[in-house]
Amino acid sequence: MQIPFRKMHGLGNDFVVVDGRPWPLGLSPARIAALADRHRGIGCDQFITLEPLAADAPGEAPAEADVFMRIHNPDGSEAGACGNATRCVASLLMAETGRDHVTVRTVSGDLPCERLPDGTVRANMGHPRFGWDEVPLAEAMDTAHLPLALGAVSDPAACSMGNPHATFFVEDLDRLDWRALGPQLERHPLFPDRANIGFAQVLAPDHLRVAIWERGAGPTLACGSGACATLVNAHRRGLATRRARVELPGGALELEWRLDGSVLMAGPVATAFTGQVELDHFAA
Ligand SMILES: N[C@H](CCC[C@H](N)C(=O)O)C(=O)O
Repeated sequence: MQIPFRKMHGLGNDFVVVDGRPWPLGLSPARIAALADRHRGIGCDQFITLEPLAADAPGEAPAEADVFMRIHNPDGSEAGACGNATRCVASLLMAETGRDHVTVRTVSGDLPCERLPDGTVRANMGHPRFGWDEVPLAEAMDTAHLPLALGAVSDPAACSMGNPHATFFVEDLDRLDWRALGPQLERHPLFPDRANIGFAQVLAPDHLRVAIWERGAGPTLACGSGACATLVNAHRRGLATRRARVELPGGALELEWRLDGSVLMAGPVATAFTGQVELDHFAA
């Protein structure tokens, strides 16, 4: 079966987006991993499937969302959040509906998004969770200071943005071989669901720099939920204000941890190309 796809990215964090609203695509994790492969498939950091909202239960208030977005990493694992893809999907919905405000539903909740006057798209990524069992971690502990060290990094803070994040704070990111540390930390026994690992440098209380080793994807040019976790964890540590510019290898995002507890994340979105793909060419 041949289906259309759209190749999008947010600061180079790239996605294949397919539309499963007209009919269920029923893509297996194996087929998603094959499609996401950068040599044998289309290639992407995450594979995004748009799905219809579940039918409202009788008597239930109508859905407050415009689409359900399912997120898979290129290893086939499903993720609970993807900030940059949220912004990309929101821009698609804005083009479809002509509205500047749309809501993207994920397994972690409904994420209101808006087009800003400068053309960037801002997503409300919801509330971070700090309980050890919410991140989750393997045992009870203070999530602001994890007893974890590897090579030149130690003492990360952890939170969930709907997906697990650990943030290490370092003096100079340019002098850290973070790609060498990422694989072991992603799969450390402390993280029963694995984790996205951020390596952050505080340039100023309102200006952070971070590189992210993503769970199920490895090093990416940007990570929206990772940028949110970086700001939140830096603020918890007294290292940042509630609003900051976060520099990632692919570019910058503007973030705010609002007093209502939710985290706003704004940045550019882009479509690189569209195409058609023959699913039968890929593992079932
Ligand atoms: N690798 C992540 C999902 C994608 C996150 C990232 N691309 C973003 O923009 O938030 C995870 O397994 O939780």
